[in-house]
Amino acid sequence: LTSGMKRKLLTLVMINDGSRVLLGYKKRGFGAGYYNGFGGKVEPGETVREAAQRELVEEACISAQDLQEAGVLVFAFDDQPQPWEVHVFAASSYVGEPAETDEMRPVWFAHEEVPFDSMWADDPIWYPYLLRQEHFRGVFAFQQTTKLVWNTMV
Ligand SMILES: Nc1nc(SCCc2ccccc2)c2[nH]cnc2n1
Repeated sequence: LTSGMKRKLLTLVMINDGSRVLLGYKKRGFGAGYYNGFGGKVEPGETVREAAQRELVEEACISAQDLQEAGVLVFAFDDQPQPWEVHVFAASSYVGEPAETDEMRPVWFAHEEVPFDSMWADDPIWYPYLLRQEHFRGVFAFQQTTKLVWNTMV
């Protein structure tokens, strides 16, 4: 968790139109069965921002126009040596129409109806900052990949 450690870079894009947030129901792979923003790994040779844009197109068939850095989340899993460093972006406008892909089914939720019981356990901790458009930074430790055991918003 210390700053010196090598971290796995990932992205997460949250589409927030001010009263609703667009989430994807993950149909397979990591986090299947959860609602989440759109994202994934940063590939060699691309910037974090380019990766965020790419994943949004691949997973929801839309392209964000005003991608803003919303926060950074560090996740330590007890069964993985490398912590994950997830760069979270927010956008309020996009080109195209959200469409279902084999990975994700896009669903709009009102801010007060975000389905936290079908999301990662850390999400209720940082979503309030996201929805208030305040930059956030948090560190979270998980055991057996899904049990949140410790966290701090720094
Ligand atoms: N909200 C949220 N997201 C993630 S992973 C996001 C990045 C990702 C990774 C792999 C595929 C697609 C997207 C989390 N991990 C632990 N808590 C978490 N909370």
